[in-house]
Order: sequence, then structure tokens, then C-alpha cells
Amino acid sequence: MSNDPAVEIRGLVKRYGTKTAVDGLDLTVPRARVTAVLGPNGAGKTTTVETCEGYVRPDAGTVRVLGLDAAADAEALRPRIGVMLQSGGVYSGARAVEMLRHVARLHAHPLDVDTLVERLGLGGCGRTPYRRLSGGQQQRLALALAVVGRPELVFLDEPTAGLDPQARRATWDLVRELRSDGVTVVLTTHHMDEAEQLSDEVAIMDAGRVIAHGSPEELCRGGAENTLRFTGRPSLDLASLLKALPDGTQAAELTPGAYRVTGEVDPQLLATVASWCAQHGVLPSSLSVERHTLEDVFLELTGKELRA
Ligand SMILES: Nc1ncnc2c1ncn2[C@@H]1O[C@H](COP(=O)(O)OP(=O)(O)OP(=O)(O)O)[C@@H](O)[C@H]1O
Repeated sequence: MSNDPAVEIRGLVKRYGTKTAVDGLDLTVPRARVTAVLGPNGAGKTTTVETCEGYVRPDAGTVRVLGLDAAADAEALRPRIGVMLQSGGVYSGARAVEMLRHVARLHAHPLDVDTLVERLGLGGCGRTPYRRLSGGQQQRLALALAVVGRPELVFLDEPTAGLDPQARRATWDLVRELRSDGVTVVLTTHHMDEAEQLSDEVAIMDAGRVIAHGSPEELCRGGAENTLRFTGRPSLDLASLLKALPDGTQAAELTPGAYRVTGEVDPQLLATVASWCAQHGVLPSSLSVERHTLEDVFLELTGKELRA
């Protein structure tokens, strides 16, 4: 398998009239990994993904997918990529599982349809026309259609939006399995836990650009400070505690006996606080480290809540 990235986007610009949906975006997606694209409403996620899928023509920039040009080589790419659109993109009269079998037959090495149907809980809707399926069933069918051809690269646009917890978990399991089979997965999501649970890399978009990119751990480590809290007797000598801690660390007594230390909270800082407590005869009745979540990082970078 090639070591080239699965997707390489440079300087992508897409305008709709006077609206610039994507504004000079750069993004590299490694192969055989799950990359989550996060961003507030209107950030340009769908436009970016649809450009990669060959459905949207860029106004400027280059979009290489599996080493080919996403627009010029769209025909050659189609059998190699799987696409799950937000709006299904399925003929409404088609019968669910028949359609899946039909799509499977178009591919040289499809997944086993019966297994896929069972895993995604579609067993009961074999002959049901697409338009009569529930929203969640339509969504799961769209996912099945995207992956049944065993593509090298899969784009999933909000794959679990509106799914119940069980269907959500089945979707996550399937994504993990695709990844372990060497498939590259690019997904957009509004669910931070989904990005945290599933992705190797996260790209945070805002106003048509990628404003942060890294593993969830890298993103949570950078920028945002972490917090250590402990409770002990009231009115401890915080000036003395601060002397023991690195410059830039802050400490406060929020309510009598409830202390908060903020800064670069690493194992060394934890050890220093514990040792200071020991020297001052303090046995904290609680001590906890609060790591910043992706949600905190997202809010800090974009100033917006992730969810619509
Ligand atoms: N076909 C179109 N015609 C006109 N404007 C469009 C079109 N498609 C997208 N836009 C605009 O481009 C911007 C980016 O839209 P896009 O759907 O790519 O964002 P998104 O990050 O996927 O948003 P959401 O999270 O709400 O799905 C938005 O302001 C949107 O209104």
C-alpha cells in the first residue's frame, strides 16, 4: 500500500456567490487512520468533504485523493471510495436490502451483505422501500451502502446524527473494524465524544479553514490549561504552595477548604502538590486532575459550542 496520504488538500477555495464556504484550506489525511473533521455549523466541512468526493469543483487549490485529482479523476476514484451523504442520496422507492445487494454486486470484493445487514440491525427491513424506513434505518442503510464495496477510503458525513445509543455503538464498531482492515475513514461529526472515541486525528475547522489539527491527545495537551483540585483544611498558605510550583501556575481557595491549581498540570506538578501537602500536614479529603476535553479546546479555538 502506498505511503502517500489518502487525501491531500492545498489552498482549497470554494465560493457560492459572495459566500466563501472554504477559504484556503490545507489538510492532509493519513492512510488507514480515522480522521474526524469538527467545526461549528457553516464551517465548510460538508463542502470540503464533497470536494474530495468529486461532487463539488474547487474555485482554487488542489485536492488529491488516493493520489488522483478529486475532480478530474472522479470516475476512476468512484469505485475506490465510499460515501455516506447527510441526505442519503438514495432512490426513495428502492427496497433497502435489495439495493444493498445490488450495490454489492457492482464491486469485485464486496463485504458479506447478510453480515452487514445483521450488524447494522437492518434485518427487519429487507423489502421495505427506502422512503418507508425510519430516519435511523435510512442512516444505517446509507452507511452500509458506503462500505459494502470494501472501499479504500470512506467519507462519513455525520454518521451517527439522530441514531439511538445502540445503533451509534454498532456504527462505531464498524468504523473501528474498517480502520483495522486498513481502510481510511474521514468523518464529520458534531459529537465530541465520537471524535474522541474513534479518531486518530482531529481537524478543527472554522470559517472555511483548518485552525487546529492533531491527535485528540495532542489537541487536549496544547493551548488549554488543565486543573488540579483538592480539599483540605481552610486558609492554607497558598503563597508558600505557589513558591514550590513552576512559574505561571495559579492557585486559589474557591470556597473554604476547596483549592484549585491551574497551569501545566503534569505528573511533576501533582507530585509537588502532594509533597507540599505532606510537609504542611495536609491530608486532602479529595484530589483530582481535570484534563481538558476536546470540547474545551474547540470552544477555546472557535468561541462556539460544537452542537447546533
Ligand atoms: N450549494 C450551496 N449554495 C450556497 N451556499 C452554500 C452551499 N453549500 C454550502 N453553502 C454555504 O457555505 C457555508 C459552508 O457550508 P457547509 O455545509 O460546507 O458547512 P458545514 O461545516 O458542513 O456546516 P453544518 O455543520 O451546518 O453541516 C455555509 O455558510 C453554507 O450556507
